[in-house]
Amino acid sequence: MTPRKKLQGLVAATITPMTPDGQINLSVIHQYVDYLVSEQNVKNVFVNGTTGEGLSLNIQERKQLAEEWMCQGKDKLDHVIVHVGALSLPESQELARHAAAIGASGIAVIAPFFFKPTDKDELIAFLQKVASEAPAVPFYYYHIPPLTGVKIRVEELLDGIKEQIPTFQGVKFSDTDLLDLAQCINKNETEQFAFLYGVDEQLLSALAVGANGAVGSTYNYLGRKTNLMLQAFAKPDLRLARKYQFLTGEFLNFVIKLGFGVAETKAVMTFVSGIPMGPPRLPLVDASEEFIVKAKAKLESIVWPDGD
Ligand SMILES: CC(=O)N[C@@H]([C@@H](O)[C@H](O)[C@H](O)CO)[C@@H](O)CC(=O)C(=O)O
Repeated sequence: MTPRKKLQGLVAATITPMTPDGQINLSVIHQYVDYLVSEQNVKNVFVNGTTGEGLSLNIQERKQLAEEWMCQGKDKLDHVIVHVGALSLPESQELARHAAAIGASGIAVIAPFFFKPTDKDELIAFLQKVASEAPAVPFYYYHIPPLTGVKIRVEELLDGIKEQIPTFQGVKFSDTDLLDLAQCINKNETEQFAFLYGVDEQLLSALAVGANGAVGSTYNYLGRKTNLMLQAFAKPDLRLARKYQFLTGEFLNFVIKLGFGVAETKAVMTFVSGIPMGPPRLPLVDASEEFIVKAKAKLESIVWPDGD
C-alpha cells in the first residue's frame, strides 16, 4: 500500500462476501482486490461500511475482514479505510485500535443510531473517544442520515473539529443535502479535508461544488465508467461527464424502482464480476430472480460513450 497519499477519486464501498450458509467468505477477497484494480481501476476501499453490512457483523468478523483486505491489498491498493463505528463505544474503540494495529490508512465512524446524539457536542464527544484510540490514523466522519436518523449538519460539526479531533481528515458524505456539503467545502478551504460523496447517482453535482471523490457501492462494478466521468469533469468536458452520470443514473433509477439495497448490490456484483458475493445477512434477504434478470438486461442494454 502506498501510504498517506491524499484520499481522492473513487473508493469502493466493499461488499462482504458470504458463503451460502451465511459465514463471511474471506477466500474471495484476493480475487476481489484484483478485480477492482484491474477491471474497475479502483484502488481505494472502504471496508465494513453499509454495503459491507458492517453493523450486522460481529467484532471478530469485522477484524478478520479488515485484516484480509489489508493483507490482500498490500502493494495493490492505495487506501484501505476501515469503518469502525458501532453502537457500543468500547466496541468502536476496540475496532479503532485494531485498525491502527494492522496499518489501515484511515478509520471512519458513523453516528450511533439507537441512542442518538442530540447535538453536535454529543456527537463529537463520541467520535473523539474513538479517534483518540488510533492517534496516528486519519479519521473520517461517516455521515449517512437516511440510515442513522442523525441529521446534525456537517457544516456545524466541522466548526473547530480539528481542535478536538487532531486526526480529523474528512467526511464521507452520504446525503442529498448538497447545500450542507457546499458549505462544508466553502468554509474549510484552508484545511486539507477530504470530502467524499456517497450518493452515486448524483456524484457529478457533488463534484461541481468541490467534492474530492466518492465512496459508494456502484464503484464495485461501475468504477471504470465513473472514473471516465471524473476524467471528463476534470478536463473539463461537462457534456461527456453528464452523459456518464445520466447513464449510471438510468441504471440506478431503474433498479431503485425495483427495490435496491445491499442484497441487490451483492447480486449485481456477482453477475458483473463473476465473484460469488453470496447472500446478505438477515434481516436482509436475497435479491429475487426477477430482479437479477431485469437488472442484468438493463445494464447490458446501456451503450456507454466509450463504446462498451
Ligand atoms: C444508502 C447506501 O447504501 N448508499 C451507498 C451508495 O453507494 C448507494 O448504494 C448508491 O448511491 C445507490 O443508491 C453508499 O453511500 C454506502 C457506502 O458508501 C457504504 O457502504 O459505506
